[in-house]
Amino acid sequence: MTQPQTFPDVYIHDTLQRRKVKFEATSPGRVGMYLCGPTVYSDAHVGHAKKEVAFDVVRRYFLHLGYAVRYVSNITDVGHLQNDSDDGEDKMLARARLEQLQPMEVAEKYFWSFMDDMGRLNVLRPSIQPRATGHIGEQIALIEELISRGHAYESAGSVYFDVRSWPNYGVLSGRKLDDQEEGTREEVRGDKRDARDFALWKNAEPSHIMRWESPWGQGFPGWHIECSAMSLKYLGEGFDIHGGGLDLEFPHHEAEIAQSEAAGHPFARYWMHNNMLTIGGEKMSKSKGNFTTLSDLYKRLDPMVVRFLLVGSHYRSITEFSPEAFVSAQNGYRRLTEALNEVERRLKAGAGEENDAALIGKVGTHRAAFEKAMQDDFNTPEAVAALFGLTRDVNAALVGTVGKAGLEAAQAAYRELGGEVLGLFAEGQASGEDDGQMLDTLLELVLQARQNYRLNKQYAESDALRERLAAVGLTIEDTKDGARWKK
Ligand SMILES: Nc1ncnc2c1ncn2[C@@H]1O[C@H](COP(=O)(O)OP(=O)(O)OP(=O)(O)O)[C@@H](O)[C@H]1O
Ligand SMILES: [Zn+2]
Repeated sequence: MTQPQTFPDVYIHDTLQRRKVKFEATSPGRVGMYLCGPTVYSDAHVGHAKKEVAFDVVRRYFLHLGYAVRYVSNITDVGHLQNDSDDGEDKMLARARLEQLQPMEVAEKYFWSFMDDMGRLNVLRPSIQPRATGHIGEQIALIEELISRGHAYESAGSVYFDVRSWPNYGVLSGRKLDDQEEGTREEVRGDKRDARDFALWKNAEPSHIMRWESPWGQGFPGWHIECSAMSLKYLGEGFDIHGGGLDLEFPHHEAEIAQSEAAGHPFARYWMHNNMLTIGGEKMSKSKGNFTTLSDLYKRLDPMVVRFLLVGSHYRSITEFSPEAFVSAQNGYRRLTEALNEVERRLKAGAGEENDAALIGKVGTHRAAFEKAMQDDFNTPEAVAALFGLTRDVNAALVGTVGKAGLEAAQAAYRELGGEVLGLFAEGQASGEDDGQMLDTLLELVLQARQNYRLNKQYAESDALRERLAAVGLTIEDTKDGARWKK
């Protein structure tokens, strides 16, 4: 009989319960995650990268533990209005006007630039990446359920969620309806019954070109409803983890919970929020204009250094974006990759049998520290500290003689923990592959030079080249097909 697979305990800081709780998967061995994705109307900035990397690491860690993960992250291409609430122009339309493009051209352009930027950061592609405009039917169906249960009402071709009908509204953010009334008393505008009611569907003005048929006339969905409709469609009721930026906790996530549960669909069981990337202490944001796009940053910095900087602070901590932080990330990243490269170079060169028990023991200790950190609410700074601990011991061992077993243990730790879990070594990077290729090219050139000497009968120069290569362990063999080198 096969034993059911067991998984180590993972503790998650759940925003809903406001504490760390033990993660229990809804179906054994499987994790369903939903992450609020980008509104694709402009280039991604470093703040977006903090969020994407934070949840990519969560996903990668579950994969590392042996879970099957379904990772759904949406693309908002309609309904996100400029002031994040229920009025202002649609962000997509405003951009379309500015760039003289169709809204769907804007969506396409910035969707792909987002994918490229995140790909270079080694963020895994979502299992499903649903677009709001592709799920209008699902959103309308959910709104109809809300109306029939008395939690939403139609008014002048728009539909609003009735917050007064749902006492649980505020459960995530801890905001009480009456406090909100005090704090945000505003005129009840136009067609809403209460200023805090939020739009599920908006009637389209004649000039609004993104419009769909609905039971309430032509219009477009509100921003919040897409995430409920699409997460429930692809992950099912009571799915495991919902993530997003802390700035989305209210009203976006509060609205997602209310409209899903009021429609009779139990929603996400754990809520995770990443903190903000700041610049001069202020949130980096498109609307504030204080942003650096990833594509600009990559002109100056290796994307892996950007990723290293991001995992160097905890997802629930603020990350300050500063030149000093990048210099230190660059140095730290180099320390790891240099050690890994040296380990892999020696393995390639062919290491023998040695007594590596001490090094292997230390690698085990650092591995355990890494796992412990990750199981404690994905504590990546401590996990990185474990990799530095590993590097210290590996470097000390590399000064002497290390055998194959010791090198392989170190390599596996770097590749699995730094590479697969933290995503720090993109393909071909720090693998020694690049170095290997460069070495091949250089040796080709050297062989050619030697061949030229021989053709010119400059045998002394040709022999000198061979001797210098021999001194670093590279032998030139003259075969009938020409010269070859071997290590
Ligand atoms: N500085 C930041 N740090 C961390 N996460 C961020 C940051 N800025 C945006 N995000 C996250 O990225 C996602 C998309 O955000 P959004 O498109 O609203 O970006 P934005 O720059 O804040 O735009 P705007 O200023 O127009 O609201 C959200 O989940 C949000 O929490
Ligand atoms: Zn969302």
